[in-house]
Amino acid sequence: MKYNQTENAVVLLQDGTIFHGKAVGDLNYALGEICFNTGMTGYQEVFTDPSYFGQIMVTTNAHIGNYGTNNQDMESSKVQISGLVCKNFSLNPSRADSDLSLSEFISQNKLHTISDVDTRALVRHIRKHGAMNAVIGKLSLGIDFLKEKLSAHPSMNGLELASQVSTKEIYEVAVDDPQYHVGILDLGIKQNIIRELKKRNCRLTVFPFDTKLETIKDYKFDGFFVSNGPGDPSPLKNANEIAQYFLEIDMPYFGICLGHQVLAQSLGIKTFKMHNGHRGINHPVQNLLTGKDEVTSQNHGFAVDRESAENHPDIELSHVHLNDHTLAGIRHKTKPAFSVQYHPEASPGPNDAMYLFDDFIKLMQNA
Ligand SMILES: NC(=O)CC[C@H](N)C(=O)O
Repeated sequence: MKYNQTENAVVLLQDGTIFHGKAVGDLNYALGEICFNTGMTGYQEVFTDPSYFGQIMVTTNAHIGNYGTNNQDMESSKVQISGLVCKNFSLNPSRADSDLSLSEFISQNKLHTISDVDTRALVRHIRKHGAMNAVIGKLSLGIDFLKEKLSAHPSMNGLELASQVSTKEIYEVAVDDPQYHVGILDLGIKQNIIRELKKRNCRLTVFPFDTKLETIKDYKFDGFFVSNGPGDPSPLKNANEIAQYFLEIDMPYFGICLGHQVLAQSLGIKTFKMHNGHRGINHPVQNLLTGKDEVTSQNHGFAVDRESAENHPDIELSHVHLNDHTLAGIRHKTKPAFSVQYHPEASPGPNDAMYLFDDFIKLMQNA
């Protein structure tokens, strides 16, 4: 098993702090905004989730790789995170249907990785000082070289990244017994959203992030979905215009994460960059419409401003995050439109919020 861990490497943060570790495989250097995910499982889905594009991810679980990787657990066609920081690998995956060990997966996907880092200290540092850019790299490249690369790297604040992960062409997804036609604006869609819509007999037409409204208007849909995706929602003017149009014509609308932020923005509600994002698979959320709590999968660094949503005459808050009381979902009072900040499609994570896909189907049935 290839697992070269002999070279010294560093995590260098934008505030100058350095954490030491070992280069894994072919690590050269990689840049991104550093973030941490607290899930104890689901690493492969996270690495391949396009919403993570541009992020260096720290895994808080001390061991990673315990169950290897499997071709069916991809959330997109490739690894999307810019780099990985971890403590230890488990070198002997234990899972009957694992295709590769994590170290093989890392080298096949050329994922820049550093291990043997004191990830607990690193996470405490980021929690205290907030999201910031970082570089991971071999120490032999020199700290000055890494610093120079890091200072030239753009801030996540204001950064448009959907263009880096969205489909380049419009495509169709067929199902055996289509009941609904759903249009999807792909800002970086996860495969499990497509699977969940297919399970509910939706045939899909998926559009690139920059498709002109005029083109989309030529199609007939029963509902419109705006996906998750990376980067800051504020530069997504085209997506806002599309959401506004579907609201105007009373089209059922469902948005997840970035698609939630787009719905809010299209109504004039503000979004903001969080001190630290929510990334993990055990985030408690309360559904304010039913009073029920759900444990959710989350991955976001921006959020919709709760006060700005509360003051909007046409919006009701449907969900709140129970750890910090940030806004987790909204519903339009008079239009068939709703969205959530978290990930009902799970993958990874619990299935408590799958009912939201059924709610979307009901909106289309009633329309
Ligand atoms: N999962 C997502 O869609 C993330 C949305 C957005 N990029 C954020 O970080 O808040």
